[in-house]
Amino acid sequence: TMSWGYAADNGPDKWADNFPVANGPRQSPIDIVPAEASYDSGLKPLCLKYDPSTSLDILNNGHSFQVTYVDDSDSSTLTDGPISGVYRLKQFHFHWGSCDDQGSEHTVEGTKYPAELHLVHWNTKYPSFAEAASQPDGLAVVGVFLKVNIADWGKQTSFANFDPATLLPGCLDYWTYDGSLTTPPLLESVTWIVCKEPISVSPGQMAKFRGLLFSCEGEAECCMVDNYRPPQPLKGRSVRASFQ
Ligand SMILES: Oc1ccc(S)c(O)c1
Ligand SMILES: [Zn+2]
Repeated sequence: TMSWGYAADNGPDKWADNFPVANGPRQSPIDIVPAEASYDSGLKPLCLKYDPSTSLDILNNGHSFQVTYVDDSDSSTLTDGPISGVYRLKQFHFHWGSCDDQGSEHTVEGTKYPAELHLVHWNTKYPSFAEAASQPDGLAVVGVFLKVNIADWGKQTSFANFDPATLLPGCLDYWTYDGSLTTPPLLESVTWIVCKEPISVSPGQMAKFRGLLFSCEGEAECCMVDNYRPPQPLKGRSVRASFQ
C-alpha cells in the first residue's frame, strides 16, 4: 500500500481514506482570524527552557526534516502558556512551499507564509511521547511562521548542541486552540500555540529546504516542497489570544 504524502494520489485530500479522523472535530491547521480570536487575560506567557546539549540528530523522515531531542528528563521543557504541567521537547520540524507565496500550515486571514516551524512537546503526566500522542491533552506544539528577509545573514550551525531557542521570535505573543497533528495519523491531541510574530530566514535558507528530497537514493529525484496541509474547518472551536 502506498504511504501518505503530499502528491495528488496520496496527499491531504486522500488522507481520510486511511485516517478517518481527518474529518474529525478538532483538525489542524486552521485559518486564524485575529479579529475573531478572544483575548484571554488568564493566559500566561510561554515558558520555554531548552538545553541545547539534548539535541540528538537530524533526519529526513520522507515528509519533512526533523531534529530530535533526548526526552528522558526535564532538560528541555514548555510550561505555562495555555497548558498546565510540564511538557518535554521531543522534536522540531518544518513545513514549507515550492515558492515564497505558500508553505505554512496555519494561515492568518488567508495569508500563507513561506514556511512554518513546529516545536513538538509531550505532557509528562504520560509515560512517553507515544502514549501522550493519543491523549486529548497529550501534546503541545509551538508553531512559528517563517518569512523571507533578503537582508538576513545566513548562519551555519551543526546539529549537535543546536539551541531551538534561536528559532523563536523576540515577541512570544500567541494564539492558542485545540487541534491535531497536521500529518497522519492526525491525532487530535495537540494544544496549538501559534506565535503571532514570524522569524526571518534568508532566500538561501529557503533554497536549502527546497533542495531536500521526498525521494530515496536511486529513485527519481522528487524535491521535498509543499509539505503542508491546508486549513481545516473550525467546527465551532474558539481561538484565544494571549495579547490584545
Ligand atoms: O509529533 C508530531 C508530528 C507531526 C506534526 S505536524 C506535529 O505537529 C507533531
Ligand atoms: Zn508539523
